[in-house]
Amino acid sequence: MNIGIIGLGNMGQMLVKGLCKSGMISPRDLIVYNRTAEKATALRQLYPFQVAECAQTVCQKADILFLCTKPLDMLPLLRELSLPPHLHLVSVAAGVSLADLESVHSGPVSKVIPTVTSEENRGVSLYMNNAKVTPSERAALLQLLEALGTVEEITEAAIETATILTSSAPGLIAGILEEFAQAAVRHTPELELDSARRMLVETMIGTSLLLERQGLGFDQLIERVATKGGITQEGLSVLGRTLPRAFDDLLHMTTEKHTLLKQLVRRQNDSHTSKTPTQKGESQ
Ligand SMILES: NC(=O)C1=CN([C@@H]2O[C@H](COP(=O)(O)OP(=O)(O)OC[C@H]3O[C@@H](n4cnc5c(N)ncnc54)[C@H](OP(=O)(O)O)[C@@H]3O)[C@@H](O)[C@H]2O)C=CC1
Ligand SMILES: O=C(O)[C@@H]1CCC=N1
Repeated sequence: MNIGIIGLGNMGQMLVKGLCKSGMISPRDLIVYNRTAEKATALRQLYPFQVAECAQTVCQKADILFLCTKPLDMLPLLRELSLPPHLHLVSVAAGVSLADLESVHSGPVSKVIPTVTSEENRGVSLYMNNAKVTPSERAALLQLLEALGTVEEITEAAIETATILTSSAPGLIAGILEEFAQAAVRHTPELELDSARRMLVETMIGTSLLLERQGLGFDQLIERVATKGGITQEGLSVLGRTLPRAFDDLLHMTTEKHTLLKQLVRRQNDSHTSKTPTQKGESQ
């Protein structure tokens, strides 16, 4: 199977590395195109995939196409391309719905929200398919996503919040840890910032291993650490007072951003369909 990738930024590169590292595919199964050719040339030194001379070549040669451009680059690019009707189109863009994708491709369409952690073959990929995706196309997509980590089928109604928990979360967790480290050195200037960061990284990895290998729930882990009447309990009660508001705000603001992005994508679609054929020709 030829796996096409258009766009070799964070997500396109993650797909190349995650899929190749998993051993599920050979780099030669990948056909890749990026607007800036140097990115593909550099990554090809490590993973000798096929490099296409243009996006259209990827569409012609691929059985499944992962489109990894930014949300607002996606529909304009798709409209420039001639997609073979059988091509399984997979978008990774936040804010681009199955309906948006169906407006440019009459064949099988899936939406996947991957995560940067899949570069290490861990993390959650969210996905949904349209009605044109056959059982064998679904199975082929799942096999690829399972090579990248855990897979969750999701609805349009849940995908935005789930995106924050799976796909934004690596960045958010890094942001939380940075704030934690900065607060530690504000509080105790004798502690060096890099040392505080190292302590937190190692502690986060150890915490993840306890949760995973021992199957501990968050509440069980808390019980093991927070001695009754002890120090951690004080910290937890501060979190209980301050974090619900912070996370409510975070989810509110990220939902607003999703809504704005969806409006902009829809507006791109509306302005395209309202143009006369002559105007369309002029704008190309
Ligand atoms: N980053 C993340 O963790 C996640 C991102 N996503 C989604 O993934 C998508 C990509 O994000 P990310 O990888 O971070 O973005 P990047 O900006 O890192 O990558 C986008 C890539 O698309 C390329 N590109 C743009 N236009 C074209 C074109 N016409 N033809 C070929 N290549 C093109 C760019 O090329 P050039 O090198 O020339 O700039 C760039 O390499 C977004 O839609 C985002 O919503 C989803 C989940 C997680
Ligand atoms: O921040 C973003 O827009 C992308 C989508 C989810 C994770 N990164």
